[in-house]
Amino acid sequence: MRIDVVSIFPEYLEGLKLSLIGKAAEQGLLDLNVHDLRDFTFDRHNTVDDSPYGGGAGMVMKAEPWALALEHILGEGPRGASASVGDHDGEKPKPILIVPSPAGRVFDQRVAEDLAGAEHLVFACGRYEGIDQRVIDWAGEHFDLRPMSIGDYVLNGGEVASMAMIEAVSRLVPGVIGNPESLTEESHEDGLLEYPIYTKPASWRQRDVPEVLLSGNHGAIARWRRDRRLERTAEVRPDLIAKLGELDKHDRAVLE
Ligand SMILES: Nc1ncccc1[N+](=O)[O-]
Repeated sequence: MRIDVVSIFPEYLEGLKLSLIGKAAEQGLLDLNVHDLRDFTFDRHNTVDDSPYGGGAGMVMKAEPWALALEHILGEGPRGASASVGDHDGEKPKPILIVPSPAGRVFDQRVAEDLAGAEHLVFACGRYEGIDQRVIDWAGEHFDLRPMSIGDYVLNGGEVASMAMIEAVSRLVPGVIGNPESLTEESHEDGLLEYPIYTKPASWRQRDVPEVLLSGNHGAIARWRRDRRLERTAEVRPDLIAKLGELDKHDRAVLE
């Protein structure tokens, strides 16, 4: 998977070079590229913003630098190809352009799973009051355009949201997480929150690990874990319980 990020604060994305995502990039599982939007400005001050038409507080990101940055990314295409802008005669899917925004569709684990199958993701990190709408309209002709929100609160820009989405998506790309087993029974992977987890010592400050986990009885352990997941989900996220399919008698009893 190729991932491009455009930002006026490229150093914000340095974190992607660490840990599992960084290793995956070194191994070639992920082709991560961060671009400084100011590299696509040519005036003395590398201007990326200007005041909003119609008045109002704050500044708006100018269209041209964004179009040049996105064309540069399209022109590079999948490593080596030199497809020209809009050169999509259907043989390859358009790159997905994710525009982090509180006005976007909600990003969740289902969306992450869907995006994990993509070949090329591009993240446009807006700042200020946002990006001139004409860029978004123009981009819709060359990309599979996805305005996306990571939550109903307001950040100062799209960088943190992009980091969150890149991490959530990349870890689902085969090979990025060493043991795919660790992707099962995670919160939101199957609609339930994860079960409580313990490690040595078996007794710590008069708090003991639940007996069943020391029993070696795998059936009882699996049952205990599912019960805890149901209880925790019902307590913290009752909205997710409502979305579960038909529950069996035991599960219903746990929730009563
Ligand atoms: N919530 C947000 N606030 C600002 C920019 C992006 C955002 N988001 O959720 O992607």
